[in-house]
Amino acid sequence: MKGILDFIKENVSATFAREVVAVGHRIVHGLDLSQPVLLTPSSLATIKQAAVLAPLHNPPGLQGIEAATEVFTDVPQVAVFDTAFHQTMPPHAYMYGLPYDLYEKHKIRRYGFHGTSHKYLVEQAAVMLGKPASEINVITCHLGNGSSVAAVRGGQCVDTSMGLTPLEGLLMGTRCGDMDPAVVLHIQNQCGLSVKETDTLLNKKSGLLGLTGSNDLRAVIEGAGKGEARSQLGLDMFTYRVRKYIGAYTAALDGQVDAVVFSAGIGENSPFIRKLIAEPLHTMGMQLDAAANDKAVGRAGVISAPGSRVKLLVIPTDEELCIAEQTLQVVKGGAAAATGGAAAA
Ligand SMILES: Nc1ncnc2c1ncn2[C@@H]1O[C@H](COP(=O)(O)OP(=O)(O)O)[C@@H](O)[C@H]1O
Ligand SMILES: CC(=O)OP(=O)(O)O
Ligand SMILES: [Mg+2]
Repeated sequence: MKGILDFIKENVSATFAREVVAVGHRIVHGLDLSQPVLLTPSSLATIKQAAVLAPLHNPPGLQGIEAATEVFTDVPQVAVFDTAFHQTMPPHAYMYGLPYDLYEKHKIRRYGFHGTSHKYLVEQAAVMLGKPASEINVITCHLGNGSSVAAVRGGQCVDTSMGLTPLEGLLMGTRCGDMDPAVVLHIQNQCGLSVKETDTLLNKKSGLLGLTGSNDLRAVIEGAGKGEARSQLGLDMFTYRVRKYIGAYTAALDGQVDAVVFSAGIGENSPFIRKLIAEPLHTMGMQLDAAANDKAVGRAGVISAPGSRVKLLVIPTDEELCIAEQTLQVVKGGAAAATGGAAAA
């Protein structure tokens, strides 16, 4: 909290602070709350309650709210949730195969995250494809420290790889992603781990970190290049899972995919990883253009060959811009908002 406070105080000039009309916060989990809301004691209580389901994200999010409230005393604070874009998932995608009671009484279901990013990627993909978002089917791959894939039909999310929490799905920097739930029971029984210890193991000590010793994919790539077997395994697992989800979501979209989008730290910056993911998919109509792929680093680009049935796109995400826009919409009571003017914390 002190760190965030100091950062704001050091980096926000008094002149800028006077011009701020609202502060938007990225909040990963809000349980039932998914549309952007003004922060009130009641919405704050829900975000606190949801912290157990997003242990890596909601606590720092709450610290950001506390710090921003202290600095920007008189402006509205708005929460924009990662889950919003995924609300259109049908029940067959968001339900778990558990007793129905758990859904009714405890809201145990898949929520999905990185929604602000996936929504932005769909909107930008529509521009690049020259069609309205409502007419495109895309698979968006947000590949960063946390990674997720979304299947989008006619501009709306129909499935995504993260679930009740941001632990499900792809192999991530420090998170395990998909696995047999019995593994949890087994390690608790065999290794005597408590619930809290298991939570730490799965969220903070697993994924690339647990397998290779580093959560930074750049270090993993370097290690694999030097012939380190564990790094090669981490690299193979990371790229294999992304490919598996692209295959699964192609099926979820009945084989009708206009584009696959790569984004976030890894997706935007690593032609090498995109190549490992996309090259084997050429038989699914996804043909990578090696030269275009190498050029699209940190900027948008079409990286598929001209004849490719499915376009492959690189799009730098911009969650902060989307949060600022949605924050303005909330404070202006839903009026269409221009960009700028709100600070996204
Ligand atoms: N050139 C690159 N090659 C491979 N991985 C990269 C490259 N640049 C950044 N990354 C990866 O991107 C990750 C950070 O992605 P980012 O989207 O910023 O993460 P966060 O989820 O923290 O917002 C880093 O952990 C790093 O592994
Ligand atoms: C939800 C999530 O995984 O977010 P991040 O990528 O910022 O860790
Ligand atoms: Mg990020």
